[in-house]
Amino acid sequence: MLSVRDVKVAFGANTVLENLDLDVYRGEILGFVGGSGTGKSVLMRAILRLIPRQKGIIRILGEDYDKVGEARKVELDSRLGVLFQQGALFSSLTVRENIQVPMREYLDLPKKLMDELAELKIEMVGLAADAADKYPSELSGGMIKRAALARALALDPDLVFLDEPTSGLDPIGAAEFDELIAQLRDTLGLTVYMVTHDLDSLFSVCDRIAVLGQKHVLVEGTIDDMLAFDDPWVKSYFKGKRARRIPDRGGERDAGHERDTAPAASEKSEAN
Ligand SMILES: Nc1ncnc2c1ncn2[C@@H]1O[C@H](COP(=O)(O)OP(=O)(O)OP(=O)(O)O)[C@@H](O)[C@H]1O
Repeated sequence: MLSVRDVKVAFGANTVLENLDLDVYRGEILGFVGGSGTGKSVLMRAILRLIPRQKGIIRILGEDYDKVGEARKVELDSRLGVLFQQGALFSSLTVRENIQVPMREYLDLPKKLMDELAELKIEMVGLAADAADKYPSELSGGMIKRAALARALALDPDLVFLDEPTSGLDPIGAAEFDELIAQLRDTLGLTVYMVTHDLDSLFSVCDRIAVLGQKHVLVEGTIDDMLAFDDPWVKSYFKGKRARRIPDRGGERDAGHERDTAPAASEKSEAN
């Protein structure tokens, strides 16, 4: 669904990304992580052509944007959904009108149909029907995220980009949002590219993870690949104290670590 090859993005003398490769496969939820300021948002914006890149090839849905005509670009754009950090809803529009923004931009539909579609999306993301006529200022943080997700899903995209979708949510709200993403992936066949700092999301819903560091993707793979990867940042992120509290994946494994004096076989090979 997405292939990034040898990408470089720089702002003047400040090179943020270089020699960066990344793949996202159909139907997966890819979690994209990295330290603060490493360039996660920059990459997402470069993929979406909101900022220019100096080098590299980006293929979305199998096509190289640099080689397709304007009409095809618009068509491809309409198959992408984006949820920016903080939701980025238009404050002067109701939830219904916000969801209809992409419909107005890309489709030419009668108002009644757009209303029905907006209502469907509102239901799909688990908002009450009366949220349709509310303004963003009348919504809680969790409701804003759901409304923004409904807008990202407005055109039934194949690939959705989520920039820190659970930031600012309490743990219960974040877990519910994760479940919703997984449910939508299963029912709609969505492919999800999710920038996140949320270890719970990474352990619970992401099929694969990519780690950004030193200007490129350091490692791409499953949680087990992350736990086995020999890099100080990756180790402290996935095996640190916070990761250990997460049950049933790295958590239990590492809880074992602390109790046992003899390392397990996998740990021995890591130490070697
Ligand atoms: N428009 C811009 N002009 C100049 N520099 C920029 C611009 N956008 C981002 N940067 C720089 O690129 C670097 C990466 O920023 P980015 O926002 O992608 O980090 P991030 O990994 O998303 O961080 P966080 O996890 O804290 O959100 C930073 O040094 C930032 O100052």
